[in-house]
Amino acid sequence: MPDAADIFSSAADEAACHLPASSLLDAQTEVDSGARMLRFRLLRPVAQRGIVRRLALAWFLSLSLCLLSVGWPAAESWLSLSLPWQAEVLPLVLAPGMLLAILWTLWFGIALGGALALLSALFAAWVMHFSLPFILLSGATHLLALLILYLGYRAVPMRPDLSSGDNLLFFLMMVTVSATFASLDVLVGVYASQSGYAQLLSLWLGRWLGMLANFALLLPLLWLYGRRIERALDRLPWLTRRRVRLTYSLWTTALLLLALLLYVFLAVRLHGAYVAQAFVHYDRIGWPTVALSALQVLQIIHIVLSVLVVFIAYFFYQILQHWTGTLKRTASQLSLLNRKLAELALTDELTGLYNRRHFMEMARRELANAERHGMPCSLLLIDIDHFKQVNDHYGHLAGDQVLRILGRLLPVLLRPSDLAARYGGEELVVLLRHTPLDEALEVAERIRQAIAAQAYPDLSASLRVTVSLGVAESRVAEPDLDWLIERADRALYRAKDGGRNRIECDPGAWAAGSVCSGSSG
Ligand SMILES: Nc1nc2c(ncn2[C@@H]2O[C@H](COP(=O)(O)OP(=O)(O)OP(=O)(O)O)[C@@H](O)[C@H]2O)c(=O)[nH]1
Repeated sequence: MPDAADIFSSAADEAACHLPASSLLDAQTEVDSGARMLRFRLLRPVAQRGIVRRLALAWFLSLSLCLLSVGWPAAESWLSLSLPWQAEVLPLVLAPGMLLAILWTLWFGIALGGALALLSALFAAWVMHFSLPFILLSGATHLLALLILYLGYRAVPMRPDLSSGDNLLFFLMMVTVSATFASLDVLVGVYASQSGYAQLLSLWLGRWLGMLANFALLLPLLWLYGRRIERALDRLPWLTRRRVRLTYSLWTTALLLLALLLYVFLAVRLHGAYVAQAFVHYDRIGWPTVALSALQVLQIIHIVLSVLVVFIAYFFYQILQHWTGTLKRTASQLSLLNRKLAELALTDELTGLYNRRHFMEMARRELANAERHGMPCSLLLIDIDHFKQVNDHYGHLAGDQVLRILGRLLPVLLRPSDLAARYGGEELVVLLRHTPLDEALEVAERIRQAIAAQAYPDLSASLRVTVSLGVAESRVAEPDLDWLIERADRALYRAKDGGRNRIECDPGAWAAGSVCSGSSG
């Protein structure tokens, strides 16, 4: 007989097979994300479908559009729209290439989207004759802006299709932060140049607002076509992948925090440097101007910082929701697994009755209980007649189906307090609580008749199965389960020898040859 550990581990294996791998709470657990990623490795075998070629063509077309949209206006020097702001002019910098880059990033991953943003930013800075460090800085900040957007969408399962208020809010938050990071190059330039803060600050604000205006242009597009694009991509699961590891969200959050800290650090240094310089020149520009300018810079920094704080709060709220949702799902899958394990450890999978191990445990306890209260118990051993022929004639699966049906039929014929189990192969066992032999024989007869009358229309209209039963009553003075089974087994042999489809009992306290044998009707 297998020991409990064997049974439990095989039950666990079996239960785990029925559950998806994601139900196990570990670092490998995969969860949905908002943004998609191109499945580069899967593309080769399906390249012949032509979709990959069309995708490559679309990307190069997007790149050409990006370069054209930044190169031409930059060369003509009308890349920005001028907006009056206090004593300055805010140049709203337009970067239409970023729009395409965002779309590629959200639906095909950072590699394709980021490359578009990087190349068009480098190209724009080059066309405008910026210095090499600034060209590189501009490229890096644009890439960072997209990376922030992408990471945010990868960490939270918020779809970029604006089909709900939450989606819209998340999109607005993400593009605000993304615009902030895309304008970091000017911010860094402001800090590095140490002069002309007021003009450079207006340039930075112009860049920031320009980026926001750019992103706002995406709203109608996502609103109208976002869901359609999502559905189309859902139909091509080999093209993009949406699921990420749970740990990814953790790293993403840490990275985002790092980027935000970088921004705060730069902004605070900038403000400090500006105020310090204003203080140095206070005798020339006068205290009121110093205080006003310091306040203006502080104002801008605070506006941006408060936007970022709101974003962080919302972002963490989303991540928290996502994680608690995932944990809840995992917990319920685990409890399902536990229930299944417990079930598998106690029951026989085919018949749904208790398994032999559990039956023996329960029956031993029951016999001891019955002895203490001086109550009788009876045991029925039920064996299907000529079951080999059923298997041979109708097939093993049909044999299984017969066992399954008998497993369902048996509890219907018993009291809820009785114990029914599959003893082995085509043999079933029942312990009747508080039941003397004469009553047990009545139950046995009821079972014999019900099984003989049971039809199996799904297998064959003519198929009928009979059983032979051996019955024994436990002796109060001798409540040994093995001995009780042994006596029932001997009676069962006699029933088989007597022609099958009949009941024999171990007479026990009864006189041999008394009412102890049932007919085949
Ligand atoms: N389909 C199916 N058959 C089983 C299962 N367990 C045992 N058996 C079959 O039950 C048959 C038992 O055969 P035997 O022990 O020769 O007994 P029998 O044919 O029922 O004949 P008697 O018991 O003498 O009436 C064998 O063919 C086993 O393969 C099972 O889980 N599913």
